[in-house]
Amino acid sequence: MTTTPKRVRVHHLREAKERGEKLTMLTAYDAPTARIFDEAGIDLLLVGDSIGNTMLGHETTIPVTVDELIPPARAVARSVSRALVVVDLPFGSYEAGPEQALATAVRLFKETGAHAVKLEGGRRVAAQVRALTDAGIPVFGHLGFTPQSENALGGKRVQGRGEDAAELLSEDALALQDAGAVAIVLEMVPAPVAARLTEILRVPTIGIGAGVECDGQVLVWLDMAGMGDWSPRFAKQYAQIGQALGDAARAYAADVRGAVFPDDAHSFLQ
Ligand SMILES: Nc1nc(=O)c2c([nH]1)NC[C@@H]1CN(c3ccc(C(=O)N[C@@H](CCC(=O)O)C(=O)O)cc3)CN21
Ligand SMILES: CC(C)C(=O)C(=O)O
Ligand SMILES: [Mg+2]
Repeated sequence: MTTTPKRVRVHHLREAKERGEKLTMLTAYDAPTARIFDEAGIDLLLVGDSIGNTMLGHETTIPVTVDELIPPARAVARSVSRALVVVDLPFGSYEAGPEQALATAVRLFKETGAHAVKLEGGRRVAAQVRALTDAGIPVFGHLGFTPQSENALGGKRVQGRGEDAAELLSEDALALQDAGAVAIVLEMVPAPVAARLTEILRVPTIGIGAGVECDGQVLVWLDMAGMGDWSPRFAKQYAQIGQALGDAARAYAADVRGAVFPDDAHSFLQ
C-alpha cells in the first residue's frame, strides 16, 4: 500500500525553524524533475526565473515573462504530493506597485496551483508583500544578491559586506517580515551576516551562498546535479548528470549506427 505523504504547508516553515529542522529547497522547471525531488523528500520546489538562463537559453533572468513561467509552474505543481511549490515573480511583473504585484500573483496562483510566490527586494517591495499576504497568497522574500537587479548592484557580487551594508540588509529583512513574508531567501551574503539575520528573524531564512547557519538551503538543480555548462562557486555538485546523459546519448548513437538497436527485445517480431 502506498500512503500519501503529509504536504508541507506554509505554517510548517516557522515550526521547522523553531524546532531547528533545516528546510531543503531545489528549483524545478518540469514534471519529471519535480516528481523525483518530491519523492526524494525535498521540502520546497522553486519554479525560479533562473529558468531563463538554465532552460530557455537567455543570459540572465531579466527576459523571463509570466507567460513563460505558467506552464512550468503548472507542471511542477501537478507533479508533487508533498513539496510546497513556490514560483518567482519575474522582472517587471511586480515593481510598479501592489496592484501590479497582486494581478501577477493572482494569475500565477489561479493558473498554476503553486502554493506561494517569491519576489526580490527589501523595503521597496514591502507594500507588495503586504498586499499579496492580505489576499491570501504566501510570499517569500529574496535579499542579498538579487539577480533581477544585477545591473543596479554592479554585477554578481556578495551583498551585506561591512557594518553599514549589513544594517541595511537587516532593516530590509525586518520590513519583509513585518509585511507578512513567510520566509526569506538570502543570496550571496557573508555567512556571519546571514547567521545574524537568521537569529533576529522569526521567519526562516533560506540560504544560497549564505553559509550553514541559515534555516534552510536552496540551489538551482542543474548546479547541484552537474547538469549545467557552468555553476556558481557556492553550488556543490552531488552528481554528474550531464556526463551521464551524454554517455547515454553516445551509447544510443553507437548502437543505432552499428544496427545493434533495436534488438528483438525492443521490436515487434510479428
Ligand atoms: N544556474 C544558475 N545558478 C544560480 O545559482 C542562479 C542562476 N542560474 N540564475 C539566477 C541566479 C543568478 N545567480 C548567480 C549568477 C552568477 C553568479 C556568478 O557568476 N558567480 C561567480 C562569482 C561572481 C563574483 O564573485 O564576481 C562564481 O564564480 O560563483 C552567482 C550567482 C544565482 N542564480
Ligand atoms: C537562485 C534562486 C533562489 C532563484 O531565485 C531562482 O532559481 O530563480
Ligand atoms: Mg529567481
